[in-house]
Amino acid sequence: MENRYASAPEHVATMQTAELRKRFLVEDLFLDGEMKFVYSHYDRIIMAGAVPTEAALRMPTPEALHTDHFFDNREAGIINIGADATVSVDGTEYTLPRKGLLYIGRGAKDVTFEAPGRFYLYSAPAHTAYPTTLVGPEDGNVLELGAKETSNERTLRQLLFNGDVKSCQVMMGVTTLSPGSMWNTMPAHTHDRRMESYLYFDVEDDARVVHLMGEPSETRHLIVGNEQGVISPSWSIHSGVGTKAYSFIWAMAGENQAFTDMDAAPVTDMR
Ligand SMILES: O=C(O)C(=O)C[C@H](O)C(=O)CO
Ligand SMILES: [Zn+2]
Repeated sequence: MENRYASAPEHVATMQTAELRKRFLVEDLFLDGEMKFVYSHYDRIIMAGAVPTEAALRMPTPEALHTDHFFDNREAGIINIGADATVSVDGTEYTLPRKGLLYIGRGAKDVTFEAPGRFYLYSAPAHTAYPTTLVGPEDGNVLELGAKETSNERTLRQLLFNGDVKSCQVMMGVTTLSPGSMWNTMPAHTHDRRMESYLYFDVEDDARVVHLMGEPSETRHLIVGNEQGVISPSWSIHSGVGTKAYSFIWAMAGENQAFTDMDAAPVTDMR
């Protein structure tokens, strides 16, 4: 498991491209036949990719957790960015459609992934056990945001968010840009109570997303390709503009589960 320590905002303001990418960009999360984990010390979240090929892929327990099973002290949301495929949790099979979510609660022991899925997992520590639950891609709360005039028209689906499916910390969903719109999360915001991770997908091979990060008064950027993730500290904006249409999975953990608890970063104040 890759380990990423937290950095202070004053330190990040001094970083150049390579160091910013090393600390905040998550490349190569999806490796054929493997499950790859990245541990961030921001709210102790884990981002992982699982790509089963011929054989089903059994979820390993990273040594650094010092537990018998991955879910002994944790919960996770898993979103399938591949074709519809099966995930089994302690002998129960779930068919996880593309862009659907499976919540796995604390206490699960044996998890396997099957082809042709490509599974993105976001996990956080959990204080109690909530039931493992499937959420369809069309379920959850839908927010229509932005406008064509500002090139930020997009559909945000809150798949795991304070609703029928309970979680201790993890909030998660998918945002898809409308044709012709390129900006996500602009105007930008921070939320000092929660960290957030992004996983960009459906980014065409010759396209990139210019992801903005940093304090609103000290912005930096990362150039992000398909199926790459970004770790966003609680004090950082997280916004992006694509050179072509794209989607992304956002996921949060921390002090609260209040989606609207955001500190606005007005465009005119950004530097
Ligand atoms: O398009 C958006 O706006 C988002 O997807 C915003 C994220 O969900 C977010 O930043 C939630 O705090
Ligand atoms: Zn946010």
